[in-house]
Amino acid sequence: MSALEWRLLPQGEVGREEGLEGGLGLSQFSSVTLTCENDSQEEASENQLLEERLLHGLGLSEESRSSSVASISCWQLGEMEVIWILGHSKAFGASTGAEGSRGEVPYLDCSTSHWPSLPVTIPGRGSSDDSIQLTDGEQEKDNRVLGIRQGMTMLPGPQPSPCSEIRLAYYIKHSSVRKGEVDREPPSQSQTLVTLGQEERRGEERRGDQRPWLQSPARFQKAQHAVAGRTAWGFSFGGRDDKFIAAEGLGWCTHDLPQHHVVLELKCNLSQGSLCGGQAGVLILVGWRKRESSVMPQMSSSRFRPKPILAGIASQLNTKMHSVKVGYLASAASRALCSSGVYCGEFMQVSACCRVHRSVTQTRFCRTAATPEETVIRVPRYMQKHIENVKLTRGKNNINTIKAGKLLIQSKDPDLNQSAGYTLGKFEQPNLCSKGWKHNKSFGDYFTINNIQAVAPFVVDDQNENVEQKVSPTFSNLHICKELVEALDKIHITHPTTVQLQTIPKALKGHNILCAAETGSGKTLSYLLPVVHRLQAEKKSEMYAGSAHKISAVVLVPSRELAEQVAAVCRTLCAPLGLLARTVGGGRGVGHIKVVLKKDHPDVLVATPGALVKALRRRFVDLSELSFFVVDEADTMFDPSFSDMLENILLHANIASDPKETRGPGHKAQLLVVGATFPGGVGEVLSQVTDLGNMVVVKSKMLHFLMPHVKQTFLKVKGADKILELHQALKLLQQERGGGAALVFCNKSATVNWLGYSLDEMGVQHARLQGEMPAAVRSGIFHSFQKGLADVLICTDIASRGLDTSRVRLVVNYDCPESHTDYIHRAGRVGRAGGVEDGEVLSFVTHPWDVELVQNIETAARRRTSLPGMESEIREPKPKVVEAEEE
Ligand SMILES: Nc1ncnc2c1ncn2[C@@H]1O[C@H](COP(=O)(O)OP(=O)(O)OP(=O)(O)O)[C@@H](O)[C@H]1O
Repeated sequence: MSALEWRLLPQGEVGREEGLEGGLGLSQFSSVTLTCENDSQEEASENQLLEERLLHGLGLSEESRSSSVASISCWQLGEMEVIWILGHSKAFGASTGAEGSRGEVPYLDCSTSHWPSLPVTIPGRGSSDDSIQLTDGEQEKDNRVLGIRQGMTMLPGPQPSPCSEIRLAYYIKHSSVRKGEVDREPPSQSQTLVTLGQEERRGEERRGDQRPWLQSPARFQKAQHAVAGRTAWGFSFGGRDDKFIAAEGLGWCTHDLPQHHVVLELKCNLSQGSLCGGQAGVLILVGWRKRESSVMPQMSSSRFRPKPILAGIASQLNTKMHSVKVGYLASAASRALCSSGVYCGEFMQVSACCRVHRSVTQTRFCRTAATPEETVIRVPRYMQKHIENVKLTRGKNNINTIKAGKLLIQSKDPDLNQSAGYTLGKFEQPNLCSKGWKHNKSFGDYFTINNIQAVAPFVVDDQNENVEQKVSPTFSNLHICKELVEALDKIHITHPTTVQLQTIPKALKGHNILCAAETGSGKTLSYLLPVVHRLQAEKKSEMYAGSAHKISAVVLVPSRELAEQVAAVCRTLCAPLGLLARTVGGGRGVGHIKVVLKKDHPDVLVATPGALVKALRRRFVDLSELSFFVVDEADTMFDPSFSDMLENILLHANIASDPKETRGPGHKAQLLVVGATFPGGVGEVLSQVTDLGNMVVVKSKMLHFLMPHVKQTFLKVKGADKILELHQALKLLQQERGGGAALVFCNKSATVNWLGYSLDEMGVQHARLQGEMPAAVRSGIFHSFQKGLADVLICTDIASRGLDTSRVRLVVNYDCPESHTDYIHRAGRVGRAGGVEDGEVLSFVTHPWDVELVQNIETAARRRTSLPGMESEIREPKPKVVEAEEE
């Protein structure tokens, strides 16, 4: 038996011989192992008995054990033993104070028989002179020390050694632990809060009278006996009925308890090497508490990672872990210890090198060999499986994703690159560059999704086509009237894009259409061309002469900038045919709406929902004889902020259910719904006004995919550095990439303003556009940007939908977009049909909550799939779906 004796005394049993024996002095165990194999009946009952004795020795009642002790570890440090109890606070007396709760409070008495005669200096913040000096002002510290004082009482036994100082340190794991972040830092010296020196211990002695059991003569005798005339020293934890006393006893700052995981570490640093031949005892308690939690919380590996602490303490104490004991029902703790692949491996290293007996779930305490040499390591079967799995997974992750040729993903860490020629297997887990981006240490990291195609997928690429086989179709092939074809020629649009090829013929036939295609793929022309073509045909027909003053087509768009833009395209098409296109938007008053509708009598009205609702209320407009009803930017229009108005407007129009109803006298309006993202709720609204089953869906194959022809970079950057990065990117664009326009997206109007002022100071010329601007200021800003009067536009998402930005070469997400949809629309401002070809998107990632979106984008890029959560099927009833590439 070692000269060092650890005794675990059940409180209230102090001094009783059987209590001591029942307390199972840990030195009896050179190691303890727990097995999960099926033992014989006798062994099982013996183990049961041993376990009960140990629990008894810990002062834990049978009932409380499941919710209290999670694990107990015992290490050998030279001749010093370290016990570590990892447990729920209840183990330390944080019960409600009901009767008998004291019985649950463990009373730990560690007595040393050979305290060193030389100082065991535990450096506090510097030297041993750094004993705590409390001042009234140090409220926070005072609270903590108070907790320690209350919880810790020195045994009034023989004079403690002048050397025995104990440093109490505790540190609080903040949100990083709660969020499953790994704390890689070992407990740091700087977190030391107090050093209990001689003075404090004397103070504690005087407080001993608050703890009657400490005054037990038998107790003193026992302590004296234990130290055999040498210095004795001990301490106890917990012990008051107060709800928080146990926490205080652990040195926990009670006002921190509600929010934080708290770890207390009580350690003895023997760095001065003065222990030669001597022994000292150190108790380390590690606790974890959660407010109002009366049962052992799920200590899942993601929430609590004891291993780094274990390793940290072990390395600081320069010790070996001697044995590990895990409480009977502490499966949660063992899960935390063992189930995490990452930590388990390291944990095992620590333990394996010390020949530690591992212990896991189904535990029964049993005696094992008396010396470490004779110990047997038993690895439970499930642990073996786990290790094999980890090995397997590790092997898998080492798959080489880099092949010759162009890179799809280019990362700061070249190991994470992925070639354009490499395709991830269905069950293969991608190694994400953004994996650790929730951690602060990742600032400065970046990756790029390269453009692997030169041409946008929606452009019908005639260069690669074999001339003999196929000639690119023209608009004439689509039976568009020659005036329109000529008008398009004038603006250098000769060949239809894929979506136009698909949509125009169906629209000409009178079908109601849902058209979903990538941003910038030319959706505007895909609905305007058939509309204008048919209007001119109707106008020629004498049949509709009576309805000359009625609006024939309404195009609904979500913003007045977009209304202006669509109206401008529409005017270009209408002009040669003598048709009139006008626009009404918010912010210009009812008078303006009245003038437009009552005096101008447009054939095509491009309107925002707000303006049109006003016009309908005042009866400035009649939609009953409409021929076309177009809803552009469907996802925004069916958004709750617009959907009520949209529903209201749709009910004023007679929407056809069948192509036949769109022609002849008493015809109904053909419905065209267009968007780059298709919301799930479209069907519900539409089914109220038309037969969804008869609607034709034109859906691009690349819908909701990242654009393969646009380079997209993600940069993890601190909030304070974003402006510098932006400045750098703009400079690069102007100086090295030959200039061009840039769009800078912020999430809030206030950020737009702030950023504007900051760029002003930096001498960067720019324009600003955000929804909170007065209408008068706002009007024309986007148009002037399109015209090239400003090269930089700082804006909110108001400019992300539909606006044509053909001259934009750089999109900067100054604030990370809040959804995949927003990202698609923002990024869609570059790489547009007929626009500049080398568009780029740069996204700043600052907050942990941005990271998930980035990881989804990266995963989609690596897997070459669409972005997750963008399902947009119209559910009931199912319309006919036509894949854009099929025909
Ligand atoms: N067939 C074509 N050939 C060349 N350029 C075209 C063609 N059709 C449209 N464009 C041009 O492509 C650009 C984008 O068109 P448009 O604004 O209609 O795209 P969109 O699909 O509506 O985009 P968003 O989803 O962002 O609203 C415009 O500048 C337009 O002039």
